[in-house]
Amino acid sequence: MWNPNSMDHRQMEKRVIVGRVRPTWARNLPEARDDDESSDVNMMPQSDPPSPSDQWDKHGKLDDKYDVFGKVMLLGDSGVGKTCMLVRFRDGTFLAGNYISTVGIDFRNKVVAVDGIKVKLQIWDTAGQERFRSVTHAYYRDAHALLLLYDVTNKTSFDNIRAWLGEIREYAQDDVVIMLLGNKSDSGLERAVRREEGQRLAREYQVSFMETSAKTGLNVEAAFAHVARALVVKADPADPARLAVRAQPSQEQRSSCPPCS
Ligand SMILES: Nc1nc2c(ncn2[C@@H]2O[C@H](COP(=O)(O)OP(=O)(O)OP(=O)(O)O)[C@@H](O)[C@H]2O)c(=O)[nH]1
Repeated sequence: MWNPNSMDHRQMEKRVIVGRVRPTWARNLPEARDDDESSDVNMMPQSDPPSPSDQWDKHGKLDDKYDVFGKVMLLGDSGVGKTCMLVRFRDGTFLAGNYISTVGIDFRNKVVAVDGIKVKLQIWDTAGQERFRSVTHAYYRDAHALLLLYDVTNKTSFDNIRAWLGEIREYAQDDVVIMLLGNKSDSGLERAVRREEGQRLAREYQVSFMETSAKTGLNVEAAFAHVARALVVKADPADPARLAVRAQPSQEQRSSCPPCS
């Protein structure tokens, strides 16, 4: 059943205590620093939200430090770990016990290298809550890639993936790169969705799949690297070999399947 606000009472209480009132795009702008090489966040106007079709070179800030550029959106139910995924990838840290629900939409830039090709990823973190859905829909159209997250400890967030894929079909471009991520794979006994279920769903919709952990960092780099490779292939479709999914081996795989590592 579609339940975009699926989360437990503990999370709800946290949200009430620390809930943001400012949109994240506005709140984060002054925090960006000029010496922060891979972030162009402070280029955003401070009074209006970013336009869905905003091209950063209008601000004269894009330079020749990359070869391929792509907009990547993080999607999925509230609480699945989208913000933590972005922070882990961007800053290498984990926002433990610090659940503040995203309001509106936010983004960060990071340049990654794929076989010597520099790919600038502009990563948009969206609010999972239903009340922001109309805002985020406007951004789908310009996205080159979508990372669709569910929480392996939250079956509802997994069940809602079909509805998310329906929205993607409705609002995103036909050739958008889609990757399904089962996040919080570190959660052990709390797990409610088996890896095989995620794999099966991904196969059904013909999208790539990995289990990730923003907490431990498992597959976070690998997921973004996969997206970056896909963007390189889009730019140079003559070389589809770049697209092979290269997940890090999980703990179980490391202990039971040496050839996989
Ligand atoms: N154990 C574990 N907890 C995680 C992981 N990723 C996120 N969390 C926790 O899950 C909660 C929600 O994470 P967020 O990143 O804020 O979730 P979100 O999807 O951005 O939520 P919205 O902004 O409401 O859409 C936080 O308490 C995080 O600490 C993970 O990989 N493992």
